[in-house]
Amino acid sequence: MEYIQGLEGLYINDETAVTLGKFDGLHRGHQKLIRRTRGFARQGLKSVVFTLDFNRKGMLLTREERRAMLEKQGVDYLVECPFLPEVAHMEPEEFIRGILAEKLHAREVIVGADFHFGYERKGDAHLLMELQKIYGYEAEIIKKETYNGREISSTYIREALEKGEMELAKDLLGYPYFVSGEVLHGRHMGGRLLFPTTNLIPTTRKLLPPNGVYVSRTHLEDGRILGGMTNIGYKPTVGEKFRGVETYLYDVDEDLYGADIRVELLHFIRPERKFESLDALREQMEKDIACGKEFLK
Ligand SMILES: Cc1cc2nc3c(=O)[nH]c(=O)nc-3n(C[C@H](O)[C@H](O)[C@H](O)COP(=O)(O)O)c2cc1C
Ligand SMILES: Nc1ncnc2c1ncn2[C@@H]1O[C@H](COP(=O)(O)OP(=O)(O)OP(=O)(O)O)[C@@H](O)[C@H]1O
Repeated sequence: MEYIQGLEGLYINDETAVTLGKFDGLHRGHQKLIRRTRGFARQGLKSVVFTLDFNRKGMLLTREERRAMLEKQGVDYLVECPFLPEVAHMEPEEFIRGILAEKLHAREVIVGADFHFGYERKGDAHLLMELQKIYGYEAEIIKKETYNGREISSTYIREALEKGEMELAKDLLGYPYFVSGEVLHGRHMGGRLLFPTTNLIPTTRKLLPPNGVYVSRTHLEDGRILGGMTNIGYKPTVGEKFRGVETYLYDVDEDLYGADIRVELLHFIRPERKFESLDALREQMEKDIACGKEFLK
């Protein structure tokens, strides 16, 4: 997969099928568009995922995570377009002509029914249909994927995660919500006094569910998948300055510092608490660990 940042160097010397949107989360609705876009490979078109990126907090996927997922799915080009004033102020037809037609050689344009673009969000699926003959592409408008009678959207998933509803988030995403990164050193108290854990410190832009303890499943680089219990938060008993994602893994006893791991958060168990002593915390962690084992069975 080739990825292109911004509009400056943007030029694709192939005929393409392009899908447009914010694409935070790559949820089941997004997947439908991407599958369709990739399907045009049969007609000799390269697939392009064109994302409009807002610099916001509460992202479901970091850039790296999204890139890795799209790469795996066999997308040919990922264009990450920051939502700058020159993009926000572009007249919709200018976007279609200048970008879709001239820079991307779009022959197919695939969007969801509610997609809006260009100055004052004046561009929509209807306009894409109207101008398709003039600019030499075919527009395909995809019906929105729903769940429980509500349209799936990044907003819906953020709401689920903010309530710790990991099962709902998984159903909307089509995969369990996860945090990924390099295992860092903690204070090394865990191994000596409590339980050994892997520590991740995600970017503050990544949305985390409420602080607390979760049943999790961790993917290691070598393909192993291990059950575990994850604590998200500031560890108030020992008092930490950053919000970490810390996992006790079942059935493993090895040094994982420096490893790249992906921790899937499956089920909320309880909120994080401040304990009066490490002994009291250890006792609670023992219960958590037993409870998680039962859940994973
Ligand atoms: C399953 C689990 C539950 C935890 N629950 C809490 C908690 O409720 N309160 C808290 O202060 N720390 C909690 N922790 C974090 C511990 O305080 C942490 O493992 C310990 O301080 C070791 O940190 P270190 O890796 O930086 O040495 C939990 C950790 C795990 C793995
Ligand atoms: N549930 C869905 N089914 C089909 N297509 C969708 C669905 N949700 C979004 N799309 C389409 O996928 C593209 C990217 O969507 P986008 O990320 O911009 O919106 P969203 O997922 O609805 O998020 P938000 O809640 O931020 O609006 C757009 O073309 C959009 O219309």
